[in-house]
Amino acid sequence: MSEKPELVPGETRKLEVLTAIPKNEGVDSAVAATRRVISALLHAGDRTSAEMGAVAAQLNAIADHLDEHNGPVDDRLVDMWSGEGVTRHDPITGAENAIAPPLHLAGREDGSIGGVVTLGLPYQGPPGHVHGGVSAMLLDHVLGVSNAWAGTSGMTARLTLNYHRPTPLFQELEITGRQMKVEGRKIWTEGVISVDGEPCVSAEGLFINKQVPRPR
Ligand SMILES: CCCCCCCCCCCCCC(=O)SCCNC(=O)CCNC(=O)[C@H](O)C(C)(C)COP(=O)(O)OP(=O)(O)OC[C@H]1O[C@@H](n2cnc3c(N)ncnc32)[C@H](O)[C@@H]1OP(=O)(O)O
Repeated sequence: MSEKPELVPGETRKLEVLTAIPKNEGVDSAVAATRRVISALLHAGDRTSAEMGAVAAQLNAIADHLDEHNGPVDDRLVDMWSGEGVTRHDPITGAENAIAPPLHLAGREDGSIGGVVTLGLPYQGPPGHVHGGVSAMLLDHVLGVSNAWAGTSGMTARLTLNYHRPTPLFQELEITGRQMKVEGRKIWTEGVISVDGEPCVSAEGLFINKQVPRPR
């Protein structure tokens, strides 16, 4: 993670992309295809006319092929953390992670960050709406990236969520975050998920300035 000096009052910073930009090739393109598969399977259920035995056989053949060609997971972990700056593997923004929606985030001149994302069936909780735990996951990450953008990062110690109204699937969600205060090792950060300018979920996080060492 690249550390940036803290903003001083009145200082502004240029807009900057804070998340991995997906490539239309390699593992990124396979991951994008996998996201389609995950959504299509949820869409299928028992109502589909597709032959699921054949689908399962094809998917298992793909998994076998990948397992045969992959190296040790310990090496992969080192590889994941060898770069500086944005991550490519996390479950929220990662271009290499099929679980990630993915959310793309940009740092803003005023010190906040934000991005938009539309969530489909894999993220459903209440009927037609986003699972509360998914909202918490998105906001925890956005608060974490807000801290990186502000220049002082840490581990989540406490995350407080307020669910104001159900968060809809299939509609564009705006997610924003901002570091509010740093005192010693304590960092306070806030974020919100909104639809059409109306807050659905807001979060307040306490982070402690401590890092887990990278694998080497
Ligand atoms: C540029 C863009 C780059 C982007 C890069 C990608 C970004 C990725 C973003 C990813 C984002 C995702 C992020 C993730 O997913 S982080 C993963 C989820 N979080 C964790 O796993 C954290 C687990 N917990 C710990 O490791 C420790 O407990 C921590 C590190 C939090 C503190 O243990 P440590 O031993 O270090 O601290 P301490 O005990 O001396 O306490 C220090 C002070 O803190 C106060 N305190 C502690 N806990 C709490 C609490 N719960 N409520 C209120 N207060 C609390 C405590 O009273 C004390 O205060 P005081 O007595 O001094 O006043």
